[in-house]
Amino acid sequence: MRTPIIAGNWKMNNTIKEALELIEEIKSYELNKDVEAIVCVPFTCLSDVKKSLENTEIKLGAQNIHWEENGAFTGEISPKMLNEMGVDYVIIGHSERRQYFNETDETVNKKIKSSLNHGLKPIVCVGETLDERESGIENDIVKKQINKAFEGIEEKDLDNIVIAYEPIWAIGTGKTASASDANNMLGFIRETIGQKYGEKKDHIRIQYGGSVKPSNIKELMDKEEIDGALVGGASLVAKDFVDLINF
Ligand SMILES: O=C[C@H](O)COP(=O)(O)O
Repeated sequence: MRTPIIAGNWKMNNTIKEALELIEEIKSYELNKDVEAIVCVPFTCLSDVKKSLENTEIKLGAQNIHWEENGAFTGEISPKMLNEMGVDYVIIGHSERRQYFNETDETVNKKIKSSLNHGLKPIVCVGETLDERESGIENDIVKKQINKAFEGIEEKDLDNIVIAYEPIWAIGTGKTASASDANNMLGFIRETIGQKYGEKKDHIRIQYGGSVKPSNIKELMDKEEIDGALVGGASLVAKDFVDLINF
């Protein structure tokens, strides 16, 4: 039995003041304790949000990481620094990082290993572009991303890794993959994991991401392979985020 997992990715939104207001509003609602809820906030908000989440079950996430512990990497944040701030999860390889900041399958792999070595749980993002889907090569693309991401990752680490499948054409566009398309791709990802790790594939949690909203969460979560959602826009509205957690 895999625990459902709903993660909000705030992206580059919310000042500290706005972040604290949003968290306070989320905390004013009753949340389903059987669902793991995470807020992945900008680096600048981590410390304040951490304090505000005390005495709640909501976990804290970051949106990126560098793989080195320290050094001459201007503008970067290390796993040691995130660990010190009490961060639980870190998003790795989000398509926006791959598209705008030269994130590659190689750096994704390094970041996953480094996160795990520092007690941080990676949320590993994969997904194809619209062109790739229309060319019918989405499975090849996602398989390559998965295989590269998991190079050198040990079976014992699978329980601490989450995969998020986000078709790039569905992010922030209002277009969602149909629940059955998403389910099929997540099943394919699980099979790909199974080729390397055997039955352990049934342990890893896989989320769908891309225009997830209160109106479509139930249909997605009803699917066998979908263990949760990585949510952008709807996670910025307290009631919507709560409705997703309480699907
Ligand atoms: O990380 C979240 C995804 O990019 C989805 O964003 P969205 O829910 O705004 O489409």
